[in-house]
Amino acid sequence: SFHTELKLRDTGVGKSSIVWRFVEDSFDPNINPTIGASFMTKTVQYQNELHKFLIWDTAGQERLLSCTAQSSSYSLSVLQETFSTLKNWVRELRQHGPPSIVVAIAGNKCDLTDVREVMERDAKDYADSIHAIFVETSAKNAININELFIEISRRLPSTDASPASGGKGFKLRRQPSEPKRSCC
Ligand SMILES: Nc1nc2c(ncn2[C@@H]2O[C@H](COP(=O)(O)OP(=O)(O)OP(=O)(O)O)[C@@H](O)[C@H]2O)c(=O)[nH]1
Repeated sequence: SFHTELKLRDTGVGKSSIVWRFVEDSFDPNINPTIGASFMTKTVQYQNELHKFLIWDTAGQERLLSCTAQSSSYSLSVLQETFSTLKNWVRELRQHGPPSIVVAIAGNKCDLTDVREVMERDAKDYADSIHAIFVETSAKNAININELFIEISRRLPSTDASPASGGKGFKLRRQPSEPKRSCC
């Protein structure tokens, strides 16, 4: 098994609710706005591997991206943004993030069908074009929340496929000998 670090960038469109639903299996319509960052963990079994997600639910700090890039070889970001700003964020992530980063886009609030702003086809086409996972979710109705994280697990390289780790898992943290940077 190995740890998988996710940082969820905030734009006030239901990210905390997704995390809450995933970690606690509950939905709170009066969830408080994220101030700073909250940290949660959840372990997911995918086939015969356990993936422990270390989830940082942040309040949209601009330094997040550089932190993601520095802190791990296989760190992930689940992004949830308005579709128009998502593209800029993904471009930056591809440029500065780890080369093998897994990107997942959650189109949340899919229960609110009558106020839909982005057509599923458009979002899916865009996600395919950047090789990202795309799922429409509803934190409220528990639609596709676990599936989102399972899909991320599925895309992670198998631990057996890592010659450097000897099959014992990936090292996600910098070695102590490397200089520390003040980040996050
Ligand atoms: N109908 C519906 N409402 C949702 C859904 N997900 C979140 N919400 C509501 O949307 C609002 C914002 O949700 P949050 O999870 O706090 O959003 P956030 O992006 O984490 O925002 P901050 O924590 O304030 O940064 C809350 O009132 C939620 O109850 C959903 O899938 N469906």
